[in-house]
Amino acid sequence: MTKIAVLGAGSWGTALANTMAKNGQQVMIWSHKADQAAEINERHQNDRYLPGAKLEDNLQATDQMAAAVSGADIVLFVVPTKAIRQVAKQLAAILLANKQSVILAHAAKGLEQKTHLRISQMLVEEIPADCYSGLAVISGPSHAEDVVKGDLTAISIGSNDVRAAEALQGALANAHFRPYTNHDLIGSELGGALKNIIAIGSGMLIGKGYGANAQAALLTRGLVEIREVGQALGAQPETFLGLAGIGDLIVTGMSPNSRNYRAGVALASGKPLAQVEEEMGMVIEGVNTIKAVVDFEKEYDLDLPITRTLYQVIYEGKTIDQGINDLMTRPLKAED
Ligand SMILES: NC(=O)C1=CN([C@@H]2O[C@H](COP(=O)(O)OP(=O)(O)OC[C@H]3O[C@@H](n4cnc5c(N)ncnc54)[C@H](OP(=O)(O)O)[C@@H]3O)[C@@H](O)[C@H]2O)C=CC1
Ligand SMILES: O=C(CO)COP(=O)(O)O
Repeated sequence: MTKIAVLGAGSWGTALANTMAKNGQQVMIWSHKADQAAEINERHQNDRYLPGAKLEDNLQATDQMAAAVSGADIVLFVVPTKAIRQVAKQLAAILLANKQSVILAHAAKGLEQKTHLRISQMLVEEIPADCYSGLAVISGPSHAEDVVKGDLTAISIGSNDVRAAEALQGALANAHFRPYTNHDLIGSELGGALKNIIAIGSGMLIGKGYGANAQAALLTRGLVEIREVGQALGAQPETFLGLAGIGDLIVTGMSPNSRNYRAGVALASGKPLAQVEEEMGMVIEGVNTIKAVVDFEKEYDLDLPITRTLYQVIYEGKTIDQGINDLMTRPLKAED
């Protein structure tokens, strides 16, 4: 049996923790809210984030990070990107005090606002090297709401460390949930983070009444932009043809369970971004990640027309209709 600490009790942290508990692993999920930890322990539910879901009886929760981490083999971060660095600092202090070394993993999909760093880069900066052996990212098409219901799901685990990836794979795998490992940590992280931007655009198209042709065009040309950015940042291009790339782009760009897609639909209805975020009540990572990616476009001399246009729509007052027209009437070119 593997002992796993899951840091973050939102929708995805709870769904992943519940999957591993169902598999018979010893799982303790850390919430920074005592009442939420009590709700998971006593009523076996997390109504704010996964309404209606019955969680496993053996899934334990605590609001004390040290209690969750004590004796853990794997520590899995599942807080929003903006909270990663702060939570990593807390974890580092605990691991140092315990003289403990763990496998580090995360399942978040974003880039740090100020530095544009990937999540694993923040973890490496904050957690001393002798406090962990191996670092892995969980990526791929997987909405918490579907995973917790037992819908069939395949994900990818990217890591440079086979032992870390396989430990996580073994803890998560069951007949409904199939994790694959890969060696491209950078590509797995970027695939997960960048598809959120395109998913917002996909929601906008549907919100504006366009159909499957438009969506397919956006997702396909969006994948080209994801690959461009990924290659510039050191990812392996073939990763974007896998679960962490096109797989996640399909589900996030088409499922009404996606927060990013739903944000796009809501923006298309004319709601301001602040209202959309408030009403979502869960993190919409793409609205932050897009700021880093428009900077990458300049920094690496890339051409990212979809990302650029979405940024103008979300932050600079361009209308969606104008944005669509701009994209459709650009100078004609070869498909590359
Ligand atoms: N939801 C999904 O299906 C999937 C999500 N992801 C990724 O997982 C990450 C987490 O997303 P998700 O679970 O959806 O997010 P949610 O918004 O559902 O939940 C976030 C959780 O993190 C907690 N949190 C926020 N800040 C802190 C902090 N500083 N310290 C401790 N806890 C904190 C929140 O607490 P509070 O209630 O107090 O706000 C909440 O419990 C994101 O990067 C997302 O892209 C990846 C794949 C699937
Ligand atoms: O990454 C996800 C699915 O794989 C979750 O996407 P959303 O945050 O848009 O719900």
